Amino acid sequence: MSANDWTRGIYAITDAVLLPDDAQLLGACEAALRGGLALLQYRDKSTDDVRRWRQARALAALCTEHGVPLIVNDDLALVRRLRVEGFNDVGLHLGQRDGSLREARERLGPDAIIGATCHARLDFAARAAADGASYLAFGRFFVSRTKPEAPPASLELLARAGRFGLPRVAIGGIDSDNASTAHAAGAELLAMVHAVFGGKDPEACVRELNLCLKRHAAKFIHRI
Ligand SMILES: Cc1ncc(COP(=O)(O)OP(=O)(O)O)c(N)n1
Ligand SMILES: Cc1ncsc1CCOP(=O)(O)O
Ligand SMILES: [Mg+2]
Repeated sequence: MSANDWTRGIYAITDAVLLPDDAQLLGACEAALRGGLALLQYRDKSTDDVRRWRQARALAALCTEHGVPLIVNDDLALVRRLRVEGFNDVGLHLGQRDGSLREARERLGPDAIIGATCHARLDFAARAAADGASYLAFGRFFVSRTKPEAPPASLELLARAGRFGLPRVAIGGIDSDNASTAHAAGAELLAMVHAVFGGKDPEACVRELNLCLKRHAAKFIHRI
């Protein structure tokens, strides 16, 4: 199991356009991990199964070294293959059209991290929670360069989603300017592609984001 607490902090998601080859992908992910990630997601929408397997396995090894769970987007079969190879900390993220969460939970067992996209919908969140989700992802909250067509959500949703008792992920246009706003609204995990992997220095970026969250938490404690 991972050494770190995966339920709060920065959740970086890879992008095949920003990180087009293995060296760039692994270099940027290693830097982001050094900066202090809670979770890393491998998101590659291509159909190149050979590349997906090679990259996912390399990322799983890297994440194991850092004690951070790797989450694979969309692909239950790939997660099962990695877990058979001994990468027991690899989990899955499923959207509304990516197959049955209940079935994924049955296949991966009770300990696997399985996340669910809920967009701006508490009814989706209720069903995902009942089907065994480990975290609930909402958004997009801001303008997203990676997925501008994702349905918008408003931040007040996050407080209402607290009723499910699961970690809430905010996604969509999150960066160092708005991270503390999303965190204050209730998101324990802040998921982002462009803010982490669109710049030159993912390590510094993740460090800065973690500092934002720390500063915000400290302010909150002072107010109590
Ligand atoms: C943490 C997180 N939240 C949401 C998504 C989006 O999932 P989905 O709606 O299935 O869209 P794609 O990412 O598959 O295009 C995510 N991947 N991760
Ligand atoms: C996968 C996904 N789902 C909703 S927004 C989004 C992309 C998030 O990327 P960015 O942090 O660059 O907006
Ligand atoms: Mg998906």
